[in-house]
Amino acid sequence: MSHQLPSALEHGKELREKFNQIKPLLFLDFDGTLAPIVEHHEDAAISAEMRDLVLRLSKKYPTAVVSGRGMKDVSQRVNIPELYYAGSHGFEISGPGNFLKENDEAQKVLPQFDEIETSLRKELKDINGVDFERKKFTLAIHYRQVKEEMTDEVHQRVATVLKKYPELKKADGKKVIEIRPSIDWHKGKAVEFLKTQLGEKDQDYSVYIGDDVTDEDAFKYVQHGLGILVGDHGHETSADYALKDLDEVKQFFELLLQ
Ligand SMILES: O=P(O)(O)OC[C@H]1O[C@H](O[C@H]2O[C@H](CO)[C@@H](O)[C@H](O)[C@H]2O)[C@H](O)[C@@H](O)[C@@H]1O
Repeated sequence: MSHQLPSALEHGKELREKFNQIKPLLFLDFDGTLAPIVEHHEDAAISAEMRDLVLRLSKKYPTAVVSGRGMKDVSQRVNIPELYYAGSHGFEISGPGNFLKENDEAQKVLPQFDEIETSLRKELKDINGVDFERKKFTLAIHYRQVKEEMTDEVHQRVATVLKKYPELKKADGKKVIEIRPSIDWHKGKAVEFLKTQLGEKDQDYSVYIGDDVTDEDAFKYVQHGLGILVGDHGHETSADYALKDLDEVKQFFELLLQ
């Protein structure tokens, strides 16, 4: 849990000195890290101030945004063309110079996504507030607007439908169930891949900042580096430091830029 972790802000000056020497690669999650969590996923937005900080940081450290959102969606929301973007939890990656890498294995299960989306829409249509968000390689079933007493029912119905699709699996996030390919690929593997894209050959010291359970996959992959958890997702964490909220994220970025 994040309250057991040292504050990245309190240790900010020493981290800045370290980063100034090492020049880490910087990996940033989007929702809950760069943009506040809001009631409707379509309304999530990065502030001008946060965007400017990310832009300035990216001139100091090679930077990528790693998100559960679709790649195009997240790149348009951040709108800094010079960055790398890993979308759909890392299944699709874009970068400068028209760089594009999509997971070949995941391509094969795209028809199953169409099928399961149709089934789930049917199964869940009588539960008010369920909202679907289709990304190329993942399908989010949002239940933030669903009455608390109905959320178990949403989980159960999704689990029942999912049994018919062994090629697909689910992961939980903040008031969202994410259907994804049953492939050993996640944000951590995307970070690993991006290290070679972003880094000078012998640089793989990485800093990953994220807020959700799916960011834990990435925290595990920055063993040579450090993970910073924003807020609390209610589970054990492999992060090394914590920041309380987006305001602290901003303060931390400002400190790194001094
Ligand atoms: O990896 P991330 O960039 O953090 O994306 C994770 C999911 O974020 C979005 O959903 C979350 O944020 C929404 C807007 O604040 C909120 O309404 C929702 O409850 C959260 O789960 C996004 O919509 C998903 O596609 C991402 O996978």
